[in-house]
Amino acid sequence: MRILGIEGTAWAASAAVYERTDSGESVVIETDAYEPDSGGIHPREAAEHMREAIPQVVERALDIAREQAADAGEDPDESPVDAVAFSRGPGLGPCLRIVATAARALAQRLDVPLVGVNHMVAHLEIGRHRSGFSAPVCLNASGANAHILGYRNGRYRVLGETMDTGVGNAIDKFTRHLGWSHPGGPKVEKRAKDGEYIDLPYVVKGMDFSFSGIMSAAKQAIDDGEAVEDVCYSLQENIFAMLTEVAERALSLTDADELVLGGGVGQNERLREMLGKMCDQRGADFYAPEPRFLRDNAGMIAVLGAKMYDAGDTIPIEDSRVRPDFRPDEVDVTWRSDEAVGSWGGSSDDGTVGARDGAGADDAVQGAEATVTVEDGRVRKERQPRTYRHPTLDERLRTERTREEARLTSEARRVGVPTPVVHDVDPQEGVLVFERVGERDLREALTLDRVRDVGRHLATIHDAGFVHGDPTTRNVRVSEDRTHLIDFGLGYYTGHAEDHAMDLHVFAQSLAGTADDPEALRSAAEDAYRETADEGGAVLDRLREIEGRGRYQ
Ligand SMILES: C[C@@H](O)[C@H](NC(=O)OP(=O)(O)OC[C@H]1O[C@@H](n2cnc3c(N)ncnc32)[C@H](O)[C@@H]1O)C(=O)O
Ligand SMILES: Nc1ncnc2c1ncn2[C@@H]1O[C@H](COP(=O)(O)OP(=O)(O)OP(=O)(O)O)[C@@H](O)[C@H]1O
Ligand SMILES: [Fe+2]
Repeated sequence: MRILGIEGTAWAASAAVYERTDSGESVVIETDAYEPDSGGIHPREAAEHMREAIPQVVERALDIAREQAADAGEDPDESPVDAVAFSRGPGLGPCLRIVATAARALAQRLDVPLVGVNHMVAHLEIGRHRSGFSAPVCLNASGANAHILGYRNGRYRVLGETMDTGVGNAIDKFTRHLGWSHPGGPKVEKRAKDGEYIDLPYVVKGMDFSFSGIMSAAKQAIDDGEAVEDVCYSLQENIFAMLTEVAERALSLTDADELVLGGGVGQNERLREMLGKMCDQRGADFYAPEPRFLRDNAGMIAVLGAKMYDAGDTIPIEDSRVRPDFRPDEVDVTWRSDEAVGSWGGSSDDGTVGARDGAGADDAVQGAEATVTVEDGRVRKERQPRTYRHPTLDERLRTERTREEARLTSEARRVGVPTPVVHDVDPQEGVLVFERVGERDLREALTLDRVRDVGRHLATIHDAGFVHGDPTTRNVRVSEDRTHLIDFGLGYYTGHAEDHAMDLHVFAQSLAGTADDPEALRSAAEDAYRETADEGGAVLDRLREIEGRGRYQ
């Protein structure tokens, strides 16, 4: 079987041939990169580049396919490929349209089916394909995107993502401030080698994150005369630690023990080192494809195209319009349909709880960032050092979060939200001792009444001037008659509707990740929130805005 793939979402005019025979498989990639003279990627110039380069790379790939067909003794009058796969989106509209036009023309000329591939799903599938992992969590770190995905019920679910720009674009904007040419990522990596650590913002909300604060601070640091290598070094340390932390949270939430990396920023050695260390520390397997499959390339389009073709997932020409905002969670994953429904959550059907149920018995529970042990009705929570992070950053995060967790857990109790009593706190050691509350985690026992409680509790703390920061279904403990909030380590004081809405967004995402029918639960939580919070209506409006935000900037 042979598939021709075409990629051209932004900078890479690329075509590739994926061949699978009885003796194995091969991928040959032909790429012509667009390099802007100055500034970042210009959509018009990029499209101009596609117009010239796509026909050439496609012809080169076709020649390769013809040679392979001849070597295999196939009829030269037959098409040398079984299908043409192309990147449908996300990406720059003008570029996508040129690629799609070329793909349609080629499919018609060769009289073979057309396959429309989601570029972001291709970024993650190439890692799954090459690693042979069955059910990994996937971190896509590319120019225009940054998200963490897990597979459940026939779709890739976005467990967390950037709330503003993609990770590569954030770095590229910083290097434009320095007057460096595009792309900036590799240059920052080089300069970072001689740098020392300086303090910069670090923003993680549940499994979401944002780069705007750290990027402005990095530019400001340059303007204030900090050494360029120190800023580059610290920028990498913080940004990649944020991505690694959310990847760890996603592994913990989904009980997965495999992680794959995708996207152009994945070429960065420091990012790969951090992810590798994190996985080592928690006993998970990590895989990053080789660089030619990380940066934009048609090889990944051809490989996923082949899986989709095998599954009969082809599209008629008239339905092949491009989709500049195509999200990975909109794709029906037809090529994994033979797999089990896909579950995560660690509970068995009868409601009994597995090893990860939480602090039910006298044993240790490994959370996303801490180890929790129960003794005599008390819970000891210890944030151990994370070796992937810079020691200064690691200490700062552990101390700050431990201190905030103690403070906000007590503050929430004072305003009437059930939380554990804090018996002891040692921020330096990252240790807290709490009262043990609830019988199980909410994710094991989701009901409408309980999610309503969560909606009301969030409204109450918001009205008291702070947010939880990570209200997932694992951070709520339930018993017959009570719903407790725990784990306030990412909380902070704020009166902004945006921050309040983010709490609701994190909760909704975790419902989508842990419940089979999240919609009813989600509306129940939102209704209860609206009725209770002073500014409930305004916060829910903001939530809708956050959810609708185009993130491909
Ligand atoms: C929609 C699509 O067009 C887009 N593609 C894209 O962004 O190209 P990609 O090849 O995946 O990533 C390019 C980004 O990857 C960064 N990059 C490349 N090498 C890097 C390195 N060694 N360290 C950090 N960043 C690096 C570049 O600075 C640039 O921002 C996407 O996947 O989001
Ligand atoms: N006070 C408590 N009473 C009962 N169980 C608790 C308590 N604190 C923590 N646990 C249990 O331990 C688990 C991990 O705790 P916690 O969420 O605070 O740690 P974490 O490492 O931040 O985990 P995550 O980020 O996955 O939420 C919880 O899901 C819960 O089951
Ligand atoms: Fe990409």
